[in-house]
This record gives sequence, structure tokens and C-alpha cells, in this order.
Amino acid sequence: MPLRLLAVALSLLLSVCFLGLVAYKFSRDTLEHQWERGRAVIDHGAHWSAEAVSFIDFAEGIDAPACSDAMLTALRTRLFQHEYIKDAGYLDNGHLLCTTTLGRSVEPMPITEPDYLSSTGYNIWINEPLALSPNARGFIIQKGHFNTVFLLESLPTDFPPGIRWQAVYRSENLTETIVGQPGIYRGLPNDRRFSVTVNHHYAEYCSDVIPYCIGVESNHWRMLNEHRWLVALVLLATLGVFAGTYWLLDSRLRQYNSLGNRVRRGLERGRFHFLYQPIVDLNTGGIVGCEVLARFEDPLGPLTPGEFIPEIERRDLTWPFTEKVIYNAFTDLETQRDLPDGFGVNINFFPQDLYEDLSRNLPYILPLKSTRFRMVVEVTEDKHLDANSARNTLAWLGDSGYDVAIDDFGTGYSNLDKLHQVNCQTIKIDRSFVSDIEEGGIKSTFIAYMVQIARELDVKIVAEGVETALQEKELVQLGVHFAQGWRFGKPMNAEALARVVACSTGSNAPVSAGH
Ligand SMILES: Nc1nc2c(ncn2[C@@H]2O[C@@H]3COP(=O)(O)O[C@H]4[C@@H](O)[C@H](n5cnc6c(=O)[nH]c(N)nc65)O[C@@H]4COP(=O)(O)O[C@H]3[C@H]2O)c(=O)[nH]1
Repeated sequence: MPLRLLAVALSLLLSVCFLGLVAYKFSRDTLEHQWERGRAVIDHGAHWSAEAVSFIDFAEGIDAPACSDAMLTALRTRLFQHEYIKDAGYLDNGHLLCTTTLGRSVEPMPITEPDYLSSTGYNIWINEPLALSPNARGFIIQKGHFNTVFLLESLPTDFPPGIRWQAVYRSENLTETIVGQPGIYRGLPNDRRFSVTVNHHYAEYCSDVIPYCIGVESNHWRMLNEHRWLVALVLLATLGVFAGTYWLLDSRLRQYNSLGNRVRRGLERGRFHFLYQPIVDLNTGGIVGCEVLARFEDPLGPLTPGEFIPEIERRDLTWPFTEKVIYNAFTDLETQRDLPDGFGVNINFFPQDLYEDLSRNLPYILPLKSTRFRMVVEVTEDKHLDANSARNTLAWLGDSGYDVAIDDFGTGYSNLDKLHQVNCQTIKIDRSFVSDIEEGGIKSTFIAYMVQIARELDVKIVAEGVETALQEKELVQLGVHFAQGWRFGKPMNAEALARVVACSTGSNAPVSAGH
């Protein structure tokens, strides 16, 4: 999956999670709020009914004539101790004779049939018009000669906008609205007094003291509409989460898959493999050696040497890489019986490894210890080779039986005058000189000069990048004895190399055998 798509997918997932969490929290808070307000309504009713029971008990015990000043004073005094009861009255024979707020009535007021008779003998009126004021409605609880009144407006019904509710009196066969919007209370079973649907939150609470319940419902869309600004803010934050996550992931993934990291991981996980390009003796046509060329491929695709070599240098992985090249190439080639003893295996070294003297570790590379091949160290000339330590290493390599070849000779830092200071056995003419032959370009004229210098210094000369018969012919005429290039074979695997070596005409005498 392309990196960007992966980053988008992960960021989307995270943003959705964020939005989900906020929605969940909002939803929980709303429910919590509903729960609190609903319970407050129920608690008020429950407290009031508890107060009513104790008040009526007290009133029954007053030792004073009915509706006398002494009785009314005792009742009023007691009312001060109660929070919820707003009025109390004395009844006889189905008529109300006096109340604490109005005093003794001139005319005894007939009372209506109660809405409900509790199992403990209390008569209950719900949503009843009250004597104390023309618009007042309330709850009335009565037993014996006394009743108590609770005003409906003292219920804490300050629900936030968007929440609808209904309080009901609920007995076995009666569900009567006390206050609120009809149709909200659902009468769910005890264990399921709570429900969340796509559109609604619904919760229901009942008092343990009296059969008094409330259903509270909030509509999600109405709530969202109520909290428009909050919703806009949350959406903006979600967008921020998406953008932030995308930026972070994208940069992390890019970093993870950067050239440098791919190459480092590739080195640890064996993503390199090696190909071999034949080096041919132009006089005999025999293949006398090969150059080992690294290839890289990981799940993200291949990388060219032009891409991975600079990364290896940048990350100071040059020596571990060269060790791997040597280990793999010699292990690989050793399995090919068709390759003759003394067959030249050219390995590209980094000049900085010669400078830092790391190549002295060569004897510890196992397949090299017992090899029947001959290793040629290929190195491009650069400033590192001017240093004494590099020169000493080159001398040590020669003494230890390794050949040294100066690669890409004639380009960049290479310098004919300095050649005699470097201990080398071969120089490799860069491809750019060879490809110039056909055009008769100025560069090709240097080849004759290089051949002459090589003769004087007694070093072999190999032409790189030979692609055509004409180039081959010209090189032979100029006195170049060894060549490498597509004309003789592209980089190939070890089996293919062994096959072409076996089929090649002429002697397969190693490169060091002559020039
Ligand atoms: N157009 C054309 N090209 C030809 C022809 N014959 C050979 N080549 C290419 O020329 C390059 C020769 O390798 P180089 O000069 O050592 O240059 C190498 C070498 O400097 C570096 N490299 C490759 N493998 C290794 C390695 O294992 N270690 C180190 N240190 N460097 C390596 O990467 C460079 C490029 O390697 P490659 O891409 O494999 O490219 C190789 C080879 O494939 C031809 O006839 N025509």
C-alpha cells in the first residue's frame, strides 16, 4: 500500500476514534445529567411523602380541638421543620374544615375522590387544584383527619433544553401523568430503565417510597443543535487530530522508508545479492575473472548502486558492507566447480576503509581464508588514498597476496603522476574513455597514453564498459589486454558465470598472469 494511503487510513482511524470518544463522553455526560435531574425530581417526591407520613403522625397526636387556634399553631410550627410540605389541613366527613395557610374555612369544602389509595392506608391526589391559590396544583396525601400538600412547582424541573420528561404516578393498574410532557414515560422493566438509540437517550427512575416515576428523554439531534458551537469545535479538533496524525505518520513512515533506513535494514536482513561480470583476456577470449556487483531489493522495490552506495557511505557502513560482499561472493562462487583455481574475484572497496585500515580484518573473513580464488581489491582513487595510512594498507594488501586495481581510472581524482606512489597491480580504464572510441572523441585519445604509463609502471590494464566489436578491436590495437563490458557479458549470477567460463574459448588464466 502506498505510504500516503496508509498514513491517511491510520489518521482517519485515529480521528474517528477521537470523535467516537468525544461523542461517548458527551453522551455519558448527558445521561449523567439526565440521571441527576430525574433523581432530584424523584427524591423531592420521596422526601415529601416521608415528611407527609411523619407530619400526619404528629398531627394525629395534637391534643387540641379540631381547627382551634392551638391546633393550627401546632401544625404551623411543625410545618417550619419540614422542607417540602407547603400546607396541611384538617378534614372531617369528606370536607376540608381548615388549613394552615387559610385558617378555618367559613364553608367546609367538599373533597373529591382520591386518585389512589396506598397499601398503607393513605389517600393520594395527584395534580390536584389547591384551595390556597386559584392556579396552584399539587400532590395531596391524606390519612385520618389530616392531609399535607406538596406544590408541583417546587419540583426541580430545570432540565436543560433538548430534554423532555414526564413524571407519573404509577400503581398496578394506573399510570397517571403528574407533570411533564405526556408520552415520554415508557414504564420499562426495573432492569432496563435505560436505553440509547440512534436518536434518543432515555432513562427512567422510580421512587422506592411511593409509586412515583419519571421518564427523561434527550434527543441527540436536538442536543447537538443546542450545542452547535461545541459540535463545531469538536469537528475542528477532529480535523486537527487528522491533520496532526497524518503529518506525524507521513513523516515517520517517510523516515522509516528513507533510503538510508532501507539500506541499513537491508544490510541486517539480507536484502543484498550479488552479480558477477566477466573480465576477459582479449588475446585468448578466456574469462580470467569477474567483478562482484551488489544489487538491492526489499519489499519496497529495488535500489540502484547509485542510490545505496552513497547511503552506505553516509551511514559509515562501508566496512560491514564490504565484509558482507566478500563473505557472500566467495561463499557463492566456491560452490561453482567450473570456475578455475586462481580465478580473479574483483571486490569494490571504499577508499575510506583503506584509510582507516579496516581491511586488515580481511584474514578473519572465513570464506576468504580457504579460497582457491584470488581476490582483487578494486578501489577508486580519491583523497583518502593520498594518506600514508592508506598507502601502508595498500602495501600490506600486496604483501598479503591480494591484488589492487585502481577503478574508474582517468576520472575525478585519478592522477597518472601519482600512480607510481600507489601500490597497485592493475588500472581499470573508465567506461567514459571506452564509449568515446566510436565517436573518435578526445577522451579516447588518452587510452594510448594510459597504456604506455601502465607498461612503464608494469601494471595490467583493463578496459571497462566495452559494448561493441569496434571498441574491442580498437582496444586490442592500442595494446589493452583485458576488458569487461556488455560485449562479453552483463552482470550475472554465479551459475551463469560458471557456465560462460566453461564455454569461453582460450585460456582462463587469471588476470594477474599477464598484460
Ligand atoms: N553502460 C554499461 N555499463 C556497464 C557495462 N559493463 C559494466 N557496466 C556497469 O558499470 C559498473 C561497473 O562498476 P564500477 O565501475 O565498479 O561502479 C560500481 C561501483 O562503484 C558501485 N558498486 C557496485 N557494487 C558495489 C559493491 O559491491 N561495493 C562497492 N563498494 N561498490 C559497488 O556501483 C557502481 C555502479 O555499479 P553498477 O550499476 O553495477 O554498474 C557496473 C556495471 O553494471 C557496459 O558495457 N555498459
